[in-house]
Amino acid sequence: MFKQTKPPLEPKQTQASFRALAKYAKPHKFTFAIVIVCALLGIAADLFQPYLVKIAIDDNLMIGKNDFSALIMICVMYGGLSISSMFFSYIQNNLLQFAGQSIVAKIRKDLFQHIFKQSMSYYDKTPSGSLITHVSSDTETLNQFFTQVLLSLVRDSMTLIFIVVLMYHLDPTLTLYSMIVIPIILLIAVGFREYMRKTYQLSRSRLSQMVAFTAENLSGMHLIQAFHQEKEQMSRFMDKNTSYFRANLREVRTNVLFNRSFDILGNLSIAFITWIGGIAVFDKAVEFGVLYAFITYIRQFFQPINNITQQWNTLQSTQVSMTRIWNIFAAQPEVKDKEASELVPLDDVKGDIHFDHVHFGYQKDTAVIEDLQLHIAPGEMIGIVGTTGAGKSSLISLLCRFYDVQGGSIRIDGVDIRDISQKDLHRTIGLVQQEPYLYAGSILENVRMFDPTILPETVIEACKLVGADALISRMKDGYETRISERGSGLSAGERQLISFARIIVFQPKVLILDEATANLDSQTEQLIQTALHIVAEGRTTIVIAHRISTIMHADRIIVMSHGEIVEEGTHTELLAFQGFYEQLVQHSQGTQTKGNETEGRISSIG
Ligand SMILES: Nc1ncnc2c1ncn2[C@@H]1O[C@H](COP(=O)(O)OP(=O)(O)OP(=O)(O)O)[C@@H](O)[C@H]1O
Repeated sequence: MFKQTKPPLEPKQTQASFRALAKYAKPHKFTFAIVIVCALLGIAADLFQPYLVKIAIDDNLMIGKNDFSALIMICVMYGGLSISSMFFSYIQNNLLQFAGQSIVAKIRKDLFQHIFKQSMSYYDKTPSGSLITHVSSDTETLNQFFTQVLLSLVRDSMTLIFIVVLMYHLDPTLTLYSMIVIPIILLIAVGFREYMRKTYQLSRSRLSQMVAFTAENLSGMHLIQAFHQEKEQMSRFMDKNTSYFRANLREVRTNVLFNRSFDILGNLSIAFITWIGGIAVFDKAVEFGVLYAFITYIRQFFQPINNITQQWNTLQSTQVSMTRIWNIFAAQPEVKDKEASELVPLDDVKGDIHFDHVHFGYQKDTAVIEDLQLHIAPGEMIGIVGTTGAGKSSLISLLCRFYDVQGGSIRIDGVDIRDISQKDLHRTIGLVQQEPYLYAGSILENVRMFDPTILPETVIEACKLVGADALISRMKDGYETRISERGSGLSAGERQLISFARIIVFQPKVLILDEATANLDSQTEQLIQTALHIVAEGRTTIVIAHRISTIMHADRIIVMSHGEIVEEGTHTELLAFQGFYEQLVQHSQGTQTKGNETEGRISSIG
């Protein structure tokens, strides 16, 4: 089964994910360097402003110099510094946004690609809703890290250093008094850190649960409405919504408490320095302009500290998001291609399939397919029937290599499918699933699967062949008719015909049809039967049948029960055998009389 490192947030794991993030940031190092230079210049422009006022007070106003031209010069310089600060801030923000967005777009692309590579076992265990959250909102948190946290860390820590240097230059004693609060700040930061991290982790995981639940409900909407489950689902949603709401409130409360503690500390420090500094001014130990600049710097000193702490929560969520994203990256697909040199190319496929002593289970200790032997000759049409849970779909999943066999082998034209690239294998096998998946887009695009190299004429030809052309032409926009996600708006029969046309267009040598159980009207059913025979022509075809009419003319019918083949033969042979198949047929007819009226469904017993 797939390997996934254990979430969340061991320090080593966090370091590893930060290192991985640094790799993504590396190509943008020059941009970051320019950002740092701009930040430095911007800070210098900001911090020189109080110093100018101090010069105006101490070197002009307090000594009664009345030098107007010097005062005007100071005012002009003050204005120039403000404009420069704004200019550098504009440049640095733009560059940082560009770098942040580029990094996140790349991570998102790699993440999406990595998710695509995963085997089915991964999707069995990972709710799609949580993957949606990782691809969309967790990557967005990383963007915030670059555009807010990183900027704040760089700009605000540099501001702090500059302020301390300036304050020390103005008056070392007052500076030392101001630094009394530093240990208190550290104590508060460390005390809150762990609590805040847990708070963010909790709210992220509750959000992810809520998204997963919403996604699950949207895909199962038919069922919910059919079973009148709206109230129950609503109440389950409300539980999740409320717990997310509570986690969020807790997050906000912690945040406010944390930030306000710093505000209080800042104000207390100003009061303290005004008192100490005021006495020093009375004693003429400190100039008035120095005290003014000092108080301004202390106010400015707490601003970056407050900014950094404000970013603390984003840093916490970055940590959580990053670990979650890197956990996905750490998951290795269970089904992998061999090295290119070991792969056997699959040219000119005949379609000979051999299941050789196949053994498989989703869980290691529970076998779903046991020692299964089956040989299908090129061009043969095989029907598979059996009770619910007999292992029919699992057999098909193994042939498509959605999962790997745990014992024995499956061979196509004598080549073990593990020696074939998955690309070649999937080109060889055409799968029409029980619920043919259609994408939001036009019918044309759905048939050619968004491959522009397939011409519209080829699509129309294919649709004509399977008998779908007439019904598509009747639609308002013909082949350009847009269908919504999952093909809602089309009947089950229409969806099936479109998926048959796909087979004709892509020409796979092996066709697998997991027949839909939906009841079709007899006219559509006839249309599908005819289409199936056209599509199956010249292909090895395996049909998991739910209607006897679909497979009664198959070359061979395989009857499965509990992961084994219990009977095989033609429809007539199996009826004459009077075994399991005959019972299935009787069941499907809802009668105990034997006969050849075989129009019912055969998969619902077991
Ligand atoms: N993804 C999965 N994870 C775990 N167990 C699974 C999974 N898919 C199927 N199973 C189990 O494997 C067994 C065989 O299932 P499978 O879907 O192959 O049966 P089937 O014959 O196709 O049934 P049906 O006619 O109802 O579709 C069942 O017991 C089922 O519960």
